[in-house]
Amino acid sequence: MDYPGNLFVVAAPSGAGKSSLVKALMELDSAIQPAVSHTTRPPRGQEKHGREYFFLSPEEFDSMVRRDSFLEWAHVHGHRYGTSRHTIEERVAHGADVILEIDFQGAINIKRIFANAVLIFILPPSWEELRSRLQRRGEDSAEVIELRLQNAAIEMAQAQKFDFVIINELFERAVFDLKTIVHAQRLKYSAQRRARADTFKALHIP
Ligand SMILES: Nc1nc2c(ncn2[C@@H]2O[C@H](COP(=O)(O)OP(=O)(O)O)[C@@H](O)[C@H]2O)c(=O)[nH]1
Ligand SMILES: Nc1ncnc2c1ncn2[C@@H]1O[C@H](COP(=O)(O)OP(=O)(O)O)[C@@H](O)[C@H]1O
Repeated sequence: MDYPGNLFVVAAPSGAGKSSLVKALMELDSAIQPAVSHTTRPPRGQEKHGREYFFLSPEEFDSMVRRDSFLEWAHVHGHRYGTSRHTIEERVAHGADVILEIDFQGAINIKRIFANAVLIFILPPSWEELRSRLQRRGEDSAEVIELRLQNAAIEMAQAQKFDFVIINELFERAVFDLKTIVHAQRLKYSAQRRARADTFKALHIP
């Protein structure tokens, strides 16, 4: 599907720092809009319905699946998460740059629909650091942390399918890398659009 805006998809194992990085990017770049996903996971301490996620009951999620309201959805860490069609299609059609924080399965599905989407994978500097970030975040039980670490091995094996990989060791450095990818993509697409417009003009195609 072709569209006027840019679509960025960020995936990472739990605790690698993707939410912190995306938040920092949005503070620096007001032109980029987040896509808020739907989930059956219960909210964490400070999370608000409609801000981090739309928190749904399993029945509400089922109903959205039946109505074909999701562009993609997946089972992740024992819960369901999905990107609504409405959120993405409307924004990209209006030329907005949208950033999605979703798991690797969702990222690969989005790339099938939007071939120009830029897939970015965030890696932690080490296993020890990943574990200690999950522990320091203090939002998940020891059991949930173990499950997320087990899944991290499967998730990290997918990094090679992504367009870019950022190692989030020094936070400021990783934000800079993310910002650079976003800017480079914008330049590339505006140059391509200009070249296409010039070609059409030269060929007298309206
Ligand atoms: N496929 C898919 N994955 C999602 C979506 N929203 C969130 N996720 C992923 O679900 C996983 C768990 O998210 P969350 O429970 O917020 O934990 P966190 O990764 O530790 O912040 C992460 O890999 C998210 O990127 C979505 O709409 N679709
Ligand atoms: N580069 C970094 N160095 C140290 N701590 C970090 C770094 N990036 C993120 N963190 C911390 O690690 C924890 C997990 O980050 P978070 O953004 O919630 O990860 P994710 O969204 O990938 O699950 C948070 O407490 C966050 O403040």
